[in-house]
Amino acid sequence: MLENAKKITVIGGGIWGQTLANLARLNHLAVRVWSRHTGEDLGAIIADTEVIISAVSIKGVVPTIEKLQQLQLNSRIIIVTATKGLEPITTRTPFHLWNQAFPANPLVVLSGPNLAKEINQGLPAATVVASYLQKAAILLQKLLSGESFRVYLNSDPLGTELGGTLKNVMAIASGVCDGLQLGTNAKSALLTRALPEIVRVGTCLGGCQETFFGLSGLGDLLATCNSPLSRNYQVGYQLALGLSLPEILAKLEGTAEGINTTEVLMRIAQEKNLYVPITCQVDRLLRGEISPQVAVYELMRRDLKAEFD
Ligand SMILES: NC(=O)c1ccc[n+]([C@@H]2O[C@H](COP(=O)([O-])OP(=O)(O)OC[C@H]3O[C@@H](n4cnc5c(N)ncnc54)[C@H](OP(=O)(O)O)[C@@H]3O)[C@@H](O)[C@H]2O)c1
Ligand SMILES: O=P(O)(O)OC[C@H](O)CO
Repeated sequence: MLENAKKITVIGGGIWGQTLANLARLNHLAVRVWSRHTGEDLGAIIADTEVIISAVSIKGVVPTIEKLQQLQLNSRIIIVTATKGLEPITTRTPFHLWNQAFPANPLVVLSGPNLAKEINQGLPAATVVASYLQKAAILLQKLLSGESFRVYLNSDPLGTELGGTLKNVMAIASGVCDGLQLGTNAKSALLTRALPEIVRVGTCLGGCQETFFGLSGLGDLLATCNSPLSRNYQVGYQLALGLSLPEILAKLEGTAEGINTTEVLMRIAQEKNLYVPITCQVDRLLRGEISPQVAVYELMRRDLKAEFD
């Protein structure tokens, strides 16, 4: 057994929480999944746990933190955050929120090109665990790695987290691109221009530039923007087909974090004076202010500029 069979608690019984729990079980680890709906006593579950993996969507992060604060968490417990979103009130990332709430606990970010349905089929995938405490990241790497899941280390938790968060906005744009059947040239241009937009925001918010060219940045951008399995991509695709956002959300399986992220990111961009042209059009589209065709027109008709500036 690995690492003396560390006991792991996954908080969040959504598809990503279940997938991470299954990966740990493949390594014969003792894993419990806690969800709001099971009625189980979280305090009893975490009493002997050594690792907590939070796989809730962004709207669950603050409630989860508050619940754990009431339980007076042991400071030896490693906390892993796997959420890809921005908290709407504070505009902070989950890493910031967890760090602020539990400064004494080792904190690890897990993020990468990880479409849960593919991982559940046993298809090969890679991810990143990032922490300022290398020892904690190495432990997570050992606990989750397997023959179909390759885990890389990174020392930039913020950049790792922001790559996974910011690409969701681009996945909506990419779904629109495919839904409108704009072709391979348009898609390549969109994804290539999406990356510097992500880097611009991500570095301003504290991520290292290099991280955005790795698995949790470019890697996740490619996965999410090219897969109909992505909920964010599905939102964009169906908007392009003429469905309204409420119609899409009524049938969507799970959370499309990019919708909230777009709104929060626009506020951050305005406050920090960041140039985010793709995000801006996604935001107007999600608000119902413009059609998908106008969003494309607006992007194409901007002032001409140098490629790198
Ligand atoms: N699906 C993927 O392929 C994938 C891959 C990598 C990362 N992620 C990220 O992981 C996160 C979860 O994704 P998912 O696909 O598992 O989403 P999901 O299937 O929609 O599940 C949402 C999860 O969030 C929890 N939650 C929502 N509101 C909450 C609240 N107010 N209080 C407490 N918990 C709350 C739910 O808890 P309950 O179980 O208690 O209902 C559920 O576990 C997202 O940030 C997503 O971007 C997803
Ligand atoms: O289904 P999505 O759009 O939340 O994407 C899932 C993962 O973030 C892909 O890495």
